[in-house]
Amino acid sequence: MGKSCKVVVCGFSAVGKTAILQQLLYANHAVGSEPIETLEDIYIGSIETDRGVREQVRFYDTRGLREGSEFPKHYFSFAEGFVLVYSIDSKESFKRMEALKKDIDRYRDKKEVIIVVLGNKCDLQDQRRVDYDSAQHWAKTEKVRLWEVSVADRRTLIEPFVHLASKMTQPQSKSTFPLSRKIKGSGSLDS
Ligand SMILES: Nc1nc2c(ncn2[C@@H]2O[C@H](COP(=O)(O)OP(=O)(O)OP(=O)(O)O)[C@@H](O)[C@H]2O)c(=O)[nH]1
Repeated sequence: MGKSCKVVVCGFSAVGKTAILQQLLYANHAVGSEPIETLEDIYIGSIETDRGVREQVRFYDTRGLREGSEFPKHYFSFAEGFVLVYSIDSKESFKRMEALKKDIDRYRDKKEVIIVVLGNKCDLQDQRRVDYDSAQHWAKTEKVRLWEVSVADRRTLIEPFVHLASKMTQPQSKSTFPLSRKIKGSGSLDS
């Protein structure tokens, strides 16, 4: 097992940040249960990546944003990854998520961070306020992956988190030299 990666889970209040983590890691969240306001909680997860290796991830479940509240800046400096959560039944939550993405770009200071976006509560189709295609279009222009998920269906949570863990722990190429550069008149480096 390699080093533990630090992932910050953030978004508007009551979009389901805690529920997502509890369902993903312990499969024990009952949808619709009494919401408890988070201050900050840390969850440790062990996730099998697409390379078949188990990696440890530390998830920082943050306090939900409210009207007029600001996301604490210190999270930007230590996070290696972000899970940005909105709820498909709330336009406001999508707007706050967009603003968070802008802040991450502003404060990450050229540091590479992996971002995944989750449109939660996709079981609430009849209350939908955020259009699926527009959200995916936004994600494409921002070069981030976006999934619609539901805590009521745990299977929907697996792919985004495997993607996140896989990307964050991707082995870096040891050489910074381009591998395929052709040098005129030279032979094989093997010989
Ligand atoms: N229908 C439905 N309800 C959900 C889903 N995910 C979470 N909920 C419910 O939404 C409410 C809020 O969930 P929380 O996990 O407390 O939300 P949060 O974003 O952590 O809240 P704060 O920490 O206060 O910002 C709870 O009643 C959850 O059961 C979902 O996918 N579908």
